[in-house]
This record gives sequence, C-alpha cells and structure tokens, in this order.
Amino acid sequence: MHISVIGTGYVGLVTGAGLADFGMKVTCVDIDESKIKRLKKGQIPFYEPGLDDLVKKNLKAERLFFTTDFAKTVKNSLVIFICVGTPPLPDGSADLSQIKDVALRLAEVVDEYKVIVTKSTVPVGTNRWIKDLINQHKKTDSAIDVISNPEFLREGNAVEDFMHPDRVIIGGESAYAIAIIKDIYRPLYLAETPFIITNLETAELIKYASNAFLATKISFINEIANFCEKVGADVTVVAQGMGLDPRIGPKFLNPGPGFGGSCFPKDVKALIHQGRLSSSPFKILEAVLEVNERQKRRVIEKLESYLGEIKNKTIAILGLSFKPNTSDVRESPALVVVPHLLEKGAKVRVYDPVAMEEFKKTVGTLSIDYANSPDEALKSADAMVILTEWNEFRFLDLAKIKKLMKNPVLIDMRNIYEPETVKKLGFSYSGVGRI
Ligand SMILES: NC(=O)C1=CN([C@@H]2O[C@H](COP(=O)(O)OP(=O)(O)OC[C@H]3O[C@@H](n4cnc5c(N)ncnc54)[C@H](O)[C@@H]3O)[C@@H](O)[C@H]2O)C=CC1
Ligand SMILES: O=C(O)[C@H]1O[C@H](OP(=O)(O)OP(=O)(O)OC[C@H]2O[C@@H](n3ccc(=O)[nH]c3=O)[C@H](O)[C@@H]2O)[C@H](O)[C@@H](O)[C@@H]1O
Repeated sequence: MHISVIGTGYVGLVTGAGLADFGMKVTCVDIDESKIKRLKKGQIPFYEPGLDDLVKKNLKAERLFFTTDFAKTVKNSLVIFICVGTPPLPDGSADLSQIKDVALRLAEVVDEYKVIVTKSTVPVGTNRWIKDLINQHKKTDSAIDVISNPEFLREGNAVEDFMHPDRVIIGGESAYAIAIIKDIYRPLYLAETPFIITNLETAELIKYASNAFLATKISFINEIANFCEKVGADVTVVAQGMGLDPRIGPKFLNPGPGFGGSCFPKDVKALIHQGRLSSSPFKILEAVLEVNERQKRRVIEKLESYLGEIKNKTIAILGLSFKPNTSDVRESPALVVVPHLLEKGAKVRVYDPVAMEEFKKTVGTLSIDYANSPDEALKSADAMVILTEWNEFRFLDLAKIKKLMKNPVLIDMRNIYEPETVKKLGFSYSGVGRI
C-alpha cells in the first residue's frame, strides 16, 4: 500500500519514517523545497533523538521518499495523512489555513477512492468540514473517506512514542476506511496497543482533552509549589506523596518555569476558544493559562529577591528549548524570561546544547551573549538560572563554578539540584517549591 504524508514537521516526519519502518511505501510531501532537498539526503531540520537513523534506514531501504510533487504523490496513494501545522491565531483559535490549503489541493487531484487521515490537531468538527470541502470542490465523482487519527508523540521522545504509543485513536464513519487504517497500524495492534474506534468528533476531542488535562496538572503543581515556598513544604515530596495514589499518578507533577512548546499553550487556547463559541466555557483552562503566564515571571521575582535591582547584573541562562532533547523553542519560558531581563537592564548570557540557533532565529536582534559552554556563560555572572533540565546541567562542577561566578546565586527552575548540597557549597539557592 502506498501512503502520502503531507507536511514534514515533527509529526509528518515521525509518521512518515515510522510507517515506512512498519513496511509501507511512504512519500512525504512539503511545500518547503529546501527542506525536501535536505530530507532527500537524510538531513533532519531539527534535533530529535533517533529520527535521523530511522529516516536514513528507510531512505536506504527505498520505503521512504521525499518530494514537493503533491499531485503525483497523492494520485499514487490510497491513504493520505495530513500532518501540517495548526498554529494559534491572535484570538486563540486554531489557524486552519494550512489544512484548508491541503484539502483544496486534494480536491484538485483525487481521481479515485482515497482515505484522508488527519493527524494534525484540529478543533472538533474540522474533519467533517474537510470532507465537505473536498466533496464540494473535487473534479471527479470519486468517493473519499475522512479519518481523525490524532497523534500523541512528545518532542524529544517522538520515535519511541510513535513506535510504542499508549493508544491509537481512530475516528470515522466508514467501516471500510477504519479497517484500512487499522491495517496500517497492524504492528501496534499485534503488540496489543489499545485501539479506540469512535466517531470523528470524539476522536478530535480526545486529543484536546488529553493535552488540556496534562497542562492543568502542570499548572496545578506549579501553584502547589508556589504555596510550598510560603509555608516551608517541599513540593518534590508533596508530588511524590500525591503520585503514589494511582488515581493521581506520579507523572506530570514536576513544577517548573511554566509549560511551553508548540502544543500545550496553543491547544488549551483553542479549546477555550471553541468552548466560548459553543456557550460551554472552560473556566479551569482559563486559569491554567493565567497560572502558566505568571509562572514564567517567577524567575524574575526570585532573581530580584537575591540581587535586588537586576539592572547591569549579568544573568546566565542555562537552557533555551522548552524541554530537553529538542531544539524547539516555540513558547519556551526562555522567550519570556530573556526579554524581560533585558527590559530590566540586565546583561544576559545564554547557553543551550542544541537550541541556540533556533533561539537566535526566533528573537532576532536582541542584545544577548551566546556562550559556547556553561562555563563561558557563567564566568563573572551574578546569577545562574536553569530553565531546561538538560542532562549536562545535572552534573555541573559547582565548586569550580562558584569560583567562576561573581555572585554564587543558583535559581534552579527544574529542581535538578538538592538544595542542601548546593547551599553547603556556598551558593544562594532557590528551586521551585522548595527553599
Ligand atoms: N510537534 C509535536 O510534538 C506534535 C504536534 N501535533 C500536531 O501536529 C500538527 C503538525 O505539527 P508539527 O509537526 O509540529 O508542525 P510544523 O509546523 O513543525 O510543520 C508543518 C509542516 O507542514 C508544511 N506544510 C504547510 N502547508 C503545507 C502544504 N499545503 N503542503 C505540504 N506541506 C505543507 C510546512 O512547510 C511544515 O514543514 C499540528 O497540528 C500539531 O498541533 C500533534 C502531536 C505532537
Ligand atoms: O500535542 C502535542 O504536540 C504533544 O504535546 C505534549 O508533548 P510536548 O509538547 O512535546 O512535551 P511535554 O513533554 O508534554 O512537555 C510540555 C511542557 O510541559 C512542561 N512540563 C512537563 C511535565 C511536567 O511535569 N512539568 C512541566 O513543566 C515541559 O517542560 C514542557 O515545557 C504531550 O505530552 C504529547 O502527548 C502531545 O502529543
């Protein structure tokens, strides 16, 4: 069976390479010519552990192909996975222009039965709209079916998540199309991965409800952490104690500088927007976003509590990506913290093992020093702030760093150090939710 994957972002590339690895012939299409040129040589445009090898292996096996030729690829495929972006618009709603563009291009070229599968995260009702749009504009009377098959991979762990998902969600109306998609995922089915077969709207909402719930868990623990600081409790032990209750679970209870990334903020906003339109407001989710914005600014409060005025102080920021093992800086807390420090007149030095280029591209001409190592960032600094829990930050030689820094202040927004150990070395230390 030949498959097309439209869009070569995280989801498109992992889906394309993953399905090729299941034994399918997969062609990935993008409108970005330079990206496709590089992908043909096996060059991945972002950092994602394991993806490089998976793409190269399947390119070599001639199961995975890259092209900009949309029409030819779609004509040769029975199944088309839509994996384009659905970024937020200023009002919080999802921008469906990439989806609409793909649907209209599909309408131009479908000339026999096709199964159109939406992997992009799209508001409830979008798959039905896609089907209507294609049917209204198609040039032949060939039938199409539309399937909602949301993706749950995490950046930094994307290949593993695709190959071993917790569940596969298939929403649709045609038993025939559902059977085709189930067959594509046969290796997962055989590995006893739970499959949920449901209608389009339910499948679409499972995705939003999952991301919104996880974001809620994070804002909840961030508020508990802030309270811990007031009353002298240790949030890491509170979270451990809560997490042992299987109804709560231990995961996603790590406080930090606020959640970021291309999905939680945008998906929570989009669900809030859709709730408002449907007169079914999501009060909890509005608070989740508000708490998250406040959390990003906690860094500044902590710095001011140690340094007084930040003006002319040198602040070393370790970690720019929104989480470790990715070069993605979309909605990263660093994008709020760094400009805020600059506004307050601080000198900012930053270091990240892989996200410096992306950060530079995103912030443009801000006056920031980009260091080549943690030591270079920390030399003569008045404070260090850990924003991302990269493994290399867990094993810093703090005794040496204390001598390098002008002022040994450590603001550990990921709680990767033990407060007592760090304080014994002579640092002023502040984690999140433990003093
Ligand atoms: N990034 C992630 O970890 C996850 C993302 N998602 C969802 O998956 C979708 C895609 O996300 P990303 O992969 O991060 O997207 P992205 O924005 O990084 O990449 C989208 C790609 O689609 C291409 N594209 C746009 N219009 C096109 C067209 N008409 N024809 C062909 N290619 C076109 C763009 O050039 C770009 O390469 C979004 O809806 C997102 O919410 C879901 C789960 C995880
Ligand atoms: O829809 C999506 O795109 C994806 O969104 C998230 O994946 P991702 O954004 O890659 O990263 P996460 O590991 O979920 O982390 C998101 C943010 O929450 C923060 N976080 C996470 C967990 C935690 O305990 N505390 C915390 O602050 C992270 O630092 C990061 O900024 C979901 O985990 C995926 O299941 C989903 O497919």
